[in-house]
Amino acid sequence: MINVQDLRITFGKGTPNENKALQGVNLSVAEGEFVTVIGSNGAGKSTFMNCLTGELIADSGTITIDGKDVSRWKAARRSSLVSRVFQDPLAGTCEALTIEENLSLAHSRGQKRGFGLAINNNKRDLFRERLSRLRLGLEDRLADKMGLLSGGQRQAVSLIMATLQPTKCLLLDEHTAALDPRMQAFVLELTNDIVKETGITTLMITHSMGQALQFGTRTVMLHEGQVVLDVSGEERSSMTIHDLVEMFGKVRGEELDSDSLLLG
Ligand SMILES: Nc1ncnc2c1ncn2[C@@H]1O[C@H](COP(=O)(O)OP(=O)(O)OP(=O)(O)O)[C@@H](O)[C@H]1O
Repeated sequence: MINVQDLRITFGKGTPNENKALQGVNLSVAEGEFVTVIGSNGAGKSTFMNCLTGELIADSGTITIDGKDVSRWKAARRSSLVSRVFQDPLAGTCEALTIEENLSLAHSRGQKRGFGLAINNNKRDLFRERLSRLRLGLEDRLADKMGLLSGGQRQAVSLIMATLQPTKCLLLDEHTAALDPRMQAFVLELTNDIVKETGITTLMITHSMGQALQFGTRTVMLHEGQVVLDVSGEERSSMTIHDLVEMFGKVRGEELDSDSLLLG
């Protein structure tokens, strides 16, 4: 489903701040796989996701999604293939619009501009049905402004929005990091349910090694702009957090403590 070959990007080329953020990322993700992505601060995780969504165009390398070479496609063109939920609950939704208007915009993704906010009863029924699955009572608050919702409620709605239209891949960029532990658990379970139900190919960045092993079917680790670890199957299912830290240390030839990886 996703095939990334030798992806490279350097920020501030030729300046004293030159930063080789991606240094040859190679990754193939099969349809329906749920990959958790870990790595220390600055490893290149968000940059990699930005390249997948088209918010950044890599200097070199190729990205194929669903058999299409999207390497040079802008974000808008990729939007029917890729949807994303950000870390910041404010980033993916518009707080000045109502819940149903936000959902309506997500529903019209990939369609002509201008039709996004048009809402009819069919759409409203669909939105109510999707929201009711959250069991947060939001199906009765369609006309409330998005800005009234808590961070966790917004992330839950963002997940519904990301999967409202058929899409090929779901990219989750630390989407529970800003939430309290209870809401974090709720949004992660919701994520798991949606991924299972839709079978959507998913990449989830997390700073929690616990979440990285608990969720998904495969874990990859980025370090200094490269994939340095890739575990799945039995190897992964029998793995503990401690094993994962140790493997990372081995790959890097470094002694690492839990602080450097922000374990959770
Ligand atoms: N637009 C940009 N301009 C310049 N440098 C950037 C830009 N975006 C990212 N970087 C740098 O690229 C490197 C990789 O950043 P990135 O945000 O991808 O890391 P990350 O693995 O997501 O880290 P974190 O876990 O801290 O979010 C960092 O050194 C960062 O400062």
